[in-house]
Amino acid sequence: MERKAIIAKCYKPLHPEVYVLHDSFLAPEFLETVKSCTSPEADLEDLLRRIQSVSEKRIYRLPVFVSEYCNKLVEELENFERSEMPKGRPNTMNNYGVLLNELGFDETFVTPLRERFLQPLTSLLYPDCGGGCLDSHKAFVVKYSMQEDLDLSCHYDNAEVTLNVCLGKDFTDGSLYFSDMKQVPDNQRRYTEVKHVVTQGLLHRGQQTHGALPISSGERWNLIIWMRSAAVRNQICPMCDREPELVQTVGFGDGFTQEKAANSPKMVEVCAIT
Ligand SMILES: O=C(O)CCC(=O)C(=O)O
Ligand SMILES: [Fe+2]
Repeated sequence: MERKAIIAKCYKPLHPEVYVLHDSFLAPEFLETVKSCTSPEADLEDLLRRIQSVSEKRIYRLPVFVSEYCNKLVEELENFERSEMPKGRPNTMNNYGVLLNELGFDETFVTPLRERFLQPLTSLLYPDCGGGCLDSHKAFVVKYSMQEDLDLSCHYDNAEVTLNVCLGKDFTDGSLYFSDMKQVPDNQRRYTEVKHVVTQGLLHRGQQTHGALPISSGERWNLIIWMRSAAVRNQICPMCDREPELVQTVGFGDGFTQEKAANSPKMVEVCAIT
């Protein structure tokens, strides 16, 4: 919160417009797909004709942004990196990149993107994992370069559903690899490699184990949105598989709420391992 307050007061954005979601940032095919998912006749079959299924693991590829937006967003984040502002790091695994909440992207960009554009898709794709009742997120941009992080080891996300969009810049290698749901023992896991395509996103379940292979040249910047459903995680913490013990916090925290104790009417099944 302290960093966020300092940034709000002292940081001068290079491209202030990138902070406020506008339809023109989004790929026309993405807008079309979202529109079809919000119609009363929307169904999974129709959605699956519009997006690419990259494996039987329920991982999907879809165009998300136009390239002009990706370029501007990366320029904005580079400008922030060069500034003297205090910087938090995306998560315990990525040492380089930016926490978008600290820069003020949540209210005007990530929340509307999640609510208006992503949830119509995730409700059809992942209803069993809280895809229809996502109510918070943690969003960040990860950066890989030859002098910084090169790769990311295998992990699962603190998320019910994750969107990972490649923003650029130029790079070689650095593909993602996906294995099974985290409940599958290590020695039985099978891996699928998935290439990044600039402007395109991958949707996957947070509990699907995955990692990133090393880049071998250039710089890779990806926007990651860990989307969360309190109705799912209030029952069982996706990180430790135990009943959560909550402490009060500000903002989204880790996406839990206190409703569960009162037998939340929003109870949903937690992810299956298929
Ligand atoms: O490097 C990537 O694109 C994946 C990052 C990721 O999986 C994560 O931050 O959770
Ligand atoms: Fe991840």
